[in-house]
Amino acid sequence: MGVSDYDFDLIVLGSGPGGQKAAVAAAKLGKRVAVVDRPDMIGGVCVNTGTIPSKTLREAVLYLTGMSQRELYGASYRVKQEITIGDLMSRTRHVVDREVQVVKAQLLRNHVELVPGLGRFLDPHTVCVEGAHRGDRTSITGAFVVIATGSRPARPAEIDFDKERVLDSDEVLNLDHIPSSLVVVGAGVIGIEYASMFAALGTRVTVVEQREQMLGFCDPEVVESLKFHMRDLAVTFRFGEKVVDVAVSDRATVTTLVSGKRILADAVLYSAGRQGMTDALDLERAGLSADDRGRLAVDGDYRTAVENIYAVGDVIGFPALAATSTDQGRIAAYHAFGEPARELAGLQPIGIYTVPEISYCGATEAELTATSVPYEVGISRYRELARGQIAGDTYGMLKLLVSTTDRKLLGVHVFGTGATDLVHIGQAVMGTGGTVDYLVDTVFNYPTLSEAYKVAALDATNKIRDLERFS
Ligand SMILES: Cc1cc2nc3c(=O)[nH]c(=O)nc-3n(C[C@H](O)[C@H](O)[C@H](O)COP(=O)(O)OP(=O)(O)OC[C@H]3O[C@@H](n4cnc5c(N)ncnc54)[C@H](O)[C@@H]3O)c2cc1C
Ligand SMILES: NC(=O)c1ccc[n+]([C@@H]2O[C@H](COP(=O)([O-])OP(=O)(O)OC[C@H]3O[C@@H](n4cnc5c(N)ncnc54)[C@H](O)[C@@H]3O)[C@@H](O)[C@H]2O)c1
Repeated sequence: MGVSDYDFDLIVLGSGPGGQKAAVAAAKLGKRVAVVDRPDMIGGVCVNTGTIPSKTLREAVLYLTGMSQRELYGASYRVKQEITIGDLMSRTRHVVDREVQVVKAQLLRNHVELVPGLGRFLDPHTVCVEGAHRGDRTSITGAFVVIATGSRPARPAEIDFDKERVLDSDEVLNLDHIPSSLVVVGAGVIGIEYASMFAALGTRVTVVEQREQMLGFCDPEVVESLKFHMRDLAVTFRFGEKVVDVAVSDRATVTTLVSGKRILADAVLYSAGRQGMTDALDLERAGLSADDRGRLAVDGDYRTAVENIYAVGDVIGFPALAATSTDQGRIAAYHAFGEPARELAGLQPIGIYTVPEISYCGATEAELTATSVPYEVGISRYRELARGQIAGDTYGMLKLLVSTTDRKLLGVHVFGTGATDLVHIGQAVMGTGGTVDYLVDTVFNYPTLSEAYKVAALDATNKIRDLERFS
């Protein structure tokens, strides 16, 4: 069959970040593209239940609680005394609705056909789409298929999720009140982000994590600072503890841990990992299979074991970020249609929207130490920056890791206001092979938080000079 004999050049399953960008990239190359998804999920988990609602909720929490202004106006400062779930959700709904419109408009103006429903394979080139109504079914064919069906919260079979008190991270957005106490099971990124948001709202939060630590891939100093701040907001951490049972009454929950501890709380939020959305895809008809967490294996170009089928986003597992899924989608489409593409895979930033936020890019101290790469540390504290004082952020810090052999920037770690944006300055310097001297020699706007780069760069170069003079 020639390419033009198919209904479409590309069929994309899923309209999350990976699917959208695969579709738009192919459309920009003049290809005929269809995107299959449920009408109420346009934009994917990212827009509807994941990234966008959680980040908007955080913004609403920061604004309404006046958290970031308390350094300036006192510990009792609040924008609103009684914050209701309605206050939080109205902002979230507004942003989600707008984002859905943006996604739809982008797809439609690129002449991408939206096919409503869920797709499953009939063969490697044919997808059957089941619509919302029984018997509402169409089959479409495509030269290439991109699977971008994402993930859903993993739910342990022994736990009774009831949509009211025992919730997963999708359902937390449907809470009808702000719980006075909350157990968060799993201290991954989702768990810690929600734990810090509820703590900022005044909820007494207990985090239960089976590992001995949290966010083990981040800089330990930064994680320590975050734990200190969260404890200050009355968060209790139970590391090295596993949940065995959650009992529910109409008024409360009791979470039992393997150690025998019992924790009484208004509600329980499970954030214990995610599962790839592949079980309804009839993968075997396409000649594919998923692993036990529903994930698909791909090569460096995001191609699966079947030549015309690609997979991107959460369905292929780590790093499972909206940030990375978009590039994966674009690269998969470019590869399918012979368009050159590359990605700077080694320089992917991590941004964690806790209160306060964390971000890093490049190497950690532990990685450099393990691989015997000599480096010097340069630190800047926000409280010594005029902008830090103006913004009322006295705890933030930026840390640079600089090679002592060639002065190249090896890593940047930021904790505090604007961390997830600031990190990109360091990323750009690293991506272009820049040295710490660029940051020393460059003039930064004053007063800004970006100035932290200059202060940290000077700190690192002063230390390097002292060492060189000694030798
Ligand atoms: C609470 C939370 C917070 C997050 N915060 C961040 C963050 O701050 N930054 C960040 O970068 N990432 C964040 N993420 C991760 C990010 O949301 C995901 O990595 C990203 O959404 C994955 O994109 P995707 O392309 O795989 O598709 P998804 O967004 O997962 O969407 C998949 C889509 O596929 C559709 N689908 C499923 N099966 C089928 C089928 N058979 N046929 C057709 N369509 C189908 C679904 O309906 C869905 O719309 C967060 C996730 C969660 C849950
Ligand atoms: N800011 C961001 O970039 C962002 C935000 C949210 C989510 N995400 C993405 O979403 C993905 C999923 O996040 P997640 O936090 O659900 O998963 P995760 O797998 O990262 O973390 C789950 C945690 O739960 C723990 N756990 C599992 N079962 C447990 C039990 N019974 N008792 C105690 N602890 C238990 C695990 O040890 C693990 O630390 C992440 O991989 C991340 O990429 C990213």
